[in-house]
Amino acid sequence: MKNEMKYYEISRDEWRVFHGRGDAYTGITDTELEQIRGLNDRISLADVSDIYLPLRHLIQMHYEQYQMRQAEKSEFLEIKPHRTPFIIGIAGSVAVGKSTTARLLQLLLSRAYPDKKVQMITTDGFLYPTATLKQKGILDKKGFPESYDMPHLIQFMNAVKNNVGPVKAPKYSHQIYDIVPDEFDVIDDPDILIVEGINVLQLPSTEQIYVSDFFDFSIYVDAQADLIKKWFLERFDLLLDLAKDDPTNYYYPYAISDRQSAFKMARRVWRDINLQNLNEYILPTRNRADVILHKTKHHVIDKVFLRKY
Ligand SMILES: Nc1ncnc2c1ncn2[C@@H]1O[C@H](COP(=O)(O)OP(=O)(O)O)[C@@H](O)[C@H]1O
Ligand SMILES: CC(C)(COP(=O)(O)O)[C@@H](O)C(=O)NCCC(=O)O
Repeated sequence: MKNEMKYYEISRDEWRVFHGRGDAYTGITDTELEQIRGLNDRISLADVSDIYLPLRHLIQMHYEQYQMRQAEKSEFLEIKPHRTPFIIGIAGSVAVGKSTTARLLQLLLSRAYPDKKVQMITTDGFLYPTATLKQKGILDKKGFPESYDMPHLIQFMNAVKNNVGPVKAPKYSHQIYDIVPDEFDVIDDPDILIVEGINVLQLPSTEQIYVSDFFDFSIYVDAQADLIKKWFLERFDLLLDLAKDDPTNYYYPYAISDRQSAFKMARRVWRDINLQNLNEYILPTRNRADVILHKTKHHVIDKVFLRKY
């Protein structure tokens, strides 16, 4: 294990043994494995046991300490104990695998705590709708800090953390490449909430309070830009396949035209939008995460960085 300034650098082989002891932490059942396969049949089950089970163990430790601290605070203030959701943030580039990681963690945590409610949202839903981006002249800045309705996102986080009742999160669809009108995810009194998005560790200058102020644990999914570009293009290919029979799909015109020119457009989008966003606004947030999951080829995680303090 390397001992860098702010993080322990832990190789996969070292990390895989940290899955903890005791019933709550051990192994993974066949049902769990089946559910994970259903979620993404390309996800490596070796990653689940070598990487995600120790990660779950670490999160469980933090969660349990968090609950104790909250109870002590109520005791100190002589108020009735009340539940406040434990919030996990997941950051990283477009197409690095944040939502796949988030869904997997949601499943693993639900299994560890069958009596608890574990919910998940993506901050994509807080992008301004395409019409507003056009109005503001920033359609080619989608994903950049100015393309998000940050006051709305902060208001949402505040409402969830204060347990004010059901809170609506707007929904984004890659299929229509826009916010879905009148559709929401309802976050209702979760014990654990996972918030995934490229911007979750950013410190926008327009806000007094940051999304990350609400986090009790944070993860950054990391990889070399060239690999992420490859995953972005693979996902683009998949999106075209899904679009080819659906004229309402944003990708339909690309899906029915020549793939070579569609890919040329996608490579341009990567270079001019997503890569720039990664370098200017996403990568600089990496060192705020509690844990950095470092991926190599085929999404295999080779190293984990754990923040020391
Ligand atoms: N662990 C993994 N194994 C295999 N494929 C993965 C893995 N994680 C993500 N992918 C694939 O990589 C692409 C990007 O992942 P996604 O979760 O959509 O990224 P993000 O939410 O960061 O944009 C998708 O096509 C997804 O299926
Ligand atoms: C909606 C997004 C900002 C968020 O990305 P995600 O990490 O969910 O893939 C991104 O997918 C996006 O649309 N970027 C703009 C350029 C493009 O990829 O089309």
